[in-house]
Amino acid sequence: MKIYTRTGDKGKTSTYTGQRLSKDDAIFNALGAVDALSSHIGFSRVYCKQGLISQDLKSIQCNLQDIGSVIATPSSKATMQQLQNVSFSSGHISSLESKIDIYTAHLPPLTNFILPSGSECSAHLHVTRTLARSAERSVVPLLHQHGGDIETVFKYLNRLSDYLFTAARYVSHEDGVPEEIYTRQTIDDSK
Ligand SMILES: Nc1ncnc2c1ncn2[C@@H]1O[C@H](COP(=O)(O)OP(=O)(O)OP(=O)(O)O)[C@@H](O)[C@H]1O
Repeated sequence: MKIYTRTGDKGKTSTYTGQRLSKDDAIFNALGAVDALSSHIGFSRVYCKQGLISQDLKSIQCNLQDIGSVIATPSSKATMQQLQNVSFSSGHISSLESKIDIYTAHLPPLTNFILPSGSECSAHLHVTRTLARSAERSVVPLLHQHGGDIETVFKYLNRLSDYLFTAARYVSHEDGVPEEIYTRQTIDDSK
């Protein structure tokens, strides 16, 4: 089977429920944002030397695949079977929270803004964190009409940006690269 069908060439494409909608519909905007997020997680994983974080990232990519299915399945058009196929458990949120707590316990307390940087993997994780927040924003228009497990998905994406922030700090710490603290830059206006 060919990867291209040309059926999307006129600007419409399909949901999991078979509806044909414009490609600029909020559903595809959110799907695209989640795809960008997962792709950048893959990019971060390439640079990650910490086995535990690398495993987490792979498992998060699998969850994002499932999240894409929730997004592609508006409940008003879905059968019970389709909704069951794409269910997304709130247990994934608790799992992220436990990981955040474990990694935070290994880090110095946060007393200042830190600059998004650090080791190579850490810098990628900070960019990935911004994509998680972008994906989170893209789901907002779906929150009140979409149904299914979209609220769980939204909470997961919200927690995911916290996880990625913590993971960025943790890998930099483990890679031996000190955090850089924000300092207000002063300008001498008299010159
Ligand atoms: N630009 C897009 N952004 C986000 N999601 C998309 C986009 N285009 C398609 N999708 C989603 O991804 C699925 C697979 O994409 P695909 O490129 O095969 O769709 P298409 O453009 O409708 O078909 P084709 O590329 O064969 O013409 C689609 O069924 C749709 O749910």
